[in-house]
Amino acid sequence: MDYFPVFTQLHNKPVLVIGGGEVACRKVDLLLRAGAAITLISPRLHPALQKLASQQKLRWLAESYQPGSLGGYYQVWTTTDDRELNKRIFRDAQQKKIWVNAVDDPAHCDFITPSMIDRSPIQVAISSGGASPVLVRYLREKLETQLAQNLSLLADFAGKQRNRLKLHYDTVDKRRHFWEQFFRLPQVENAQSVEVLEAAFVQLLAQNNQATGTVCVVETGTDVEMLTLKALRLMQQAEMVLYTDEASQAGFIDLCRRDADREACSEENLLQKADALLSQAVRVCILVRKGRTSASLSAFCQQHKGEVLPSL
Ligand SMILES: C[C@@]1(CC(=O)O)c2cc3[nH]c(cc4nc(cc5[nH]c(cc(n2)[C@H]1CCC(=O)O)[C@@](C)(CC(=O)O)[C@@H]5CCC(=O)O)C(CC(=O)O)=C4CCC(=O)O)c(CCC(=O)O)c3CC(=O)O
Ligand SMILES: NC(=O)C1=CN([C@@H]2O[C@H](COP(=O)(O)OP(=O)(O)OC[C@H]3O[C@@H](n4cnc5c(N)ncnc54)[C@H](O)[C@@H]3O)[C@@H](O)[C@H]2O)C=CC1
Repeated sequence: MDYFPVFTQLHNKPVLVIGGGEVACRKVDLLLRAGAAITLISPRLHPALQKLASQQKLRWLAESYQPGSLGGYYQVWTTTDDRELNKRIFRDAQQKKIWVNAVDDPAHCDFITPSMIDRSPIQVAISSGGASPVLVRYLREKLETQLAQNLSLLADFAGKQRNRLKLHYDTVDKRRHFWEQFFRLPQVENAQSVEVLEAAFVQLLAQNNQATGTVCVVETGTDVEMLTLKALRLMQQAEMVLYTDEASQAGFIDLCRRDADREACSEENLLQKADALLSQAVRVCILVRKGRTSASLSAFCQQHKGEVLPSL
């Protein structure tokens, strides 16, 4: 990993932009959305930036860069048309331990700008580590068409209900389970209003008061790519993964939810183990080798409305 992705809090933080051309316009637009307190140093100013300065959305210092200009800033963006100057600013900022982005010069950046999809509070940032900004833009355009239009609404709603949910469920596992069910509800996927979300939320809470565990059996062959989408989804939902043969199933175990518990279990003990877990309302996924689902395991699954997903 060449760059480590983070989301930084810039609200009211003093940020310096050097240069006042077209590139500065783009950066200033993003920084304003993040609530930064922007100072811009440049002898000349693009009309759009002049407007922002006159509206006091940024502070403009109509001068050229001086080494003393950097004092007190949290972060610096240098966007001038003088590459040598941008490099010098990078070095000055490094000395002062201030993070700097020299536009279009990754060798002189402490951080680089990703391509962004802003559906606040959901943010998607994509980077190629400088390898291909145009490919990154292309990916962003593709993703934009695929992401639900109501993402902001969903995230806002969920954010506000987290404390309320804690009153109903006392463990992280139970709350996670609730949210996983909630976001899959068709009326939630299509929701356009808070009222629809609230109704779905209340209804699901009522249903879950009689919660039980679930069980599924996924048969593992030799190739994880042959898993069906359904098998993968169930593997991602399980809280406990029982597997019978670590050596041949390692790749499959890896694909289960990262924080699920994993336990080796002999084929003979599977039923007893799964039964105990179900009585504690746990979601169990059992990995058995191709063709090794016993008739009793299959019947157990059916009895608990679970599925056996044979290997392809
Ligand atoms: C390293 C980085 C440093 C930084 O600026 O932070 C950097 C570097 C360079 N960009 C160059 C050129 C172009 N950059 C774009 C577009 C974007 N560039 C952005 C980011 C970054 N660009 C950072 C790494 C991002 C990553 O890979 O993760 C995006 C994502 C965000 C943004 O800029 O806000 C934004 C897309 C936003 C969107 O639409 O979603 C286009 C296309 C266009 O404008 O449509 C072109 C022209 C086509 C071309 O030349 O490829 C050049 C060559 C300059 C030259 O040849 O003179 C360099 C220098 C070099 O590669 O050495
Ligand atoms: N416009 C674009 O979309 C792209 C621009 N670039 C590169 O990014 C750089 C900036 O591009 P633009 O914003 O279009 O240039 P621009 O020419 O519109 O703006 C440059 C700005 O730098 C300021 N400046 C120059 N010397 C300065 C100094 N000593 N102190 C403070 N400010 C100073 C100028 O006053 C001007 O406002 C250029 O190197 C360009 O090659 C790269 C890719 C795309």
